[in-house]
Amino acid sequence: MRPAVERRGHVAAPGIAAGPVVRLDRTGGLRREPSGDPARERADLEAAIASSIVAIADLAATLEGEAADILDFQIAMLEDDALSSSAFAAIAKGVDAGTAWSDAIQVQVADYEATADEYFRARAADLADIRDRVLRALAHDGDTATPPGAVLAGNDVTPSRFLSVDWASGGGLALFAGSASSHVAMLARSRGVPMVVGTGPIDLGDNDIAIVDGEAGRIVLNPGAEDWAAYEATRADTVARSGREDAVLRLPARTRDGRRLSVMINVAEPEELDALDPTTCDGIGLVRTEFLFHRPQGLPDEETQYRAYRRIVEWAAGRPNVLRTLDAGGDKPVPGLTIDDESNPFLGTRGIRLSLACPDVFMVQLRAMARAAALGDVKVMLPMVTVPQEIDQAAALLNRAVADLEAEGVACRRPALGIMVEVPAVAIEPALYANADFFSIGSNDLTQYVTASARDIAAVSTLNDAGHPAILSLIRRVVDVGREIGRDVSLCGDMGSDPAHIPALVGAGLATLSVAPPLVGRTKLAIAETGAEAS
Ligand SMILES: C=C(OP(=O)(O)O)C(=O)O
Repeated sequence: MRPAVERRGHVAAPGIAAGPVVRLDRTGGLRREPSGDPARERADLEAAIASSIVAIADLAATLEGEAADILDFQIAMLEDDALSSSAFAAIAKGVDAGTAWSDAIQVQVADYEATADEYFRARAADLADIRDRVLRALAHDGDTATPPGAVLAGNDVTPSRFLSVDWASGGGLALFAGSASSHVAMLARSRGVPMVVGTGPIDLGDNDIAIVDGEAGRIVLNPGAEDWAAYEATRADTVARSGREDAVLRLPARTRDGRRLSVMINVAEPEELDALDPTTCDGIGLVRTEFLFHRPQGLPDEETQYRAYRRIVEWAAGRPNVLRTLDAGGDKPVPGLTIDDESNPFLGTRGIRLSLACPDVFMVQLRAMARAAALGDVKVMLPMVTVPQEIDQAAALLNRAVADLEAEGVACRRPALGIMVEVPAVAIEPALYANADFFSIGSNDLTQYVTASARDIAAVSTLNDAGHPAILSLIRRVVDVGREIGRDVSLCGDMGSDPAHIPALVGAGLATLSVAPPLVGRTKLAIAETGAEAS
């Protein structure tokens, strides 16, 4: 066996797993002997496409929501004559079926990959995935490429590839690039599949074994005796802890010395709510409304948005909901809306800056949110606020949206209007932003701006550390000033679900943490283990 290699990355989904490595880029091995007969090559390709459609449709039938949409996109591409006809044309000229299919799809993949638009880049990965699926079918490789309990490793993974694996038997994901806020990361968290991203490239060999440590954010390739001992210890801890997490999940969060905290959830896709029991949380502390804007149909109209918000508010059944206005730009481009050629998109026209630059689009969202506010406890939150005037301008638009709706006789309510605290200027001088009704600290962005290290660049991941003392002192400052000026302060970044940071956050005086849904139990347990020493 090759020597052990350890690589640090980021936790995208907690837990620990070990298993044989399956390389995500494994198309080179999918060789099939060409027959030399164009008619046979064409027939084989048609059969491979048809069997792939059936396999994907079978999988889609077991899924709902976005997961099913991704697979429907793949079926539509496979059924699209434009794609197969260029492969058939090449076969007629003597090219073998596998090469003809790869070349035909590669043209489209390259077009999609070349765009700066994240939506289309994600579709490029889905196309590459169906390319490989058809190649596997041509080579009669079936799904044996993913044995039970395998660790999928490679640059990145598509949601469809993730969904095609039976994770019930264990296994995990180790990605050289990838992001903890990607769709696959969300799927991995909701299915309890350990996932580490941003390890940087790793040289993978045949027959490698890997440990994916989604607790510490590292992977170990070809572990030695000490690595296996550490694996067993972490596994035992994880099992024991998950029993303790289950025990506190349905209880109100309280510290050992009796301080009550609210633990709310961050929602990025309404489908996430289907499998969740609302009684396990104190409400929804952040709805990332970007999901509405990543649709092939273009920008969502008011009714589409209203229905999505209504579904969320109804799920919350009287608990609070914080709807964040569109936070596009930076790592979240929206086709047709965000600016593609900014030299540094994280410092560019993103969040509230973009919404104020596109008031027509913003008004549609504010009207839908004001209508949703008539249905329950709804607050609206602005991302990336940098100066108080942005709050005034958004408030004026919100007031106008409410006045228009009232004049039209449409049920609505003026929701409270708060802000994310994620730009250092706000965290340093929170009192200047007293025109906001509440503050929610976005520790993910605050960390990247305070440490000047992007959240999606693996090479600077050790600098992008929420544990930097400067972050905690800013959090303390925001909580203290919030108390002085009478504004509620919560925290909705990933720091809030990290047991290593929870005592310090409780000690800073935060009373509300909003976390990824699968991490509610972990957060409540860490709060329960925090005592008077954190004050
Ligand atoms: C919660 C946050 O927002 P985002 O959706 O950008 O992660 C944050 O920045 O901490």
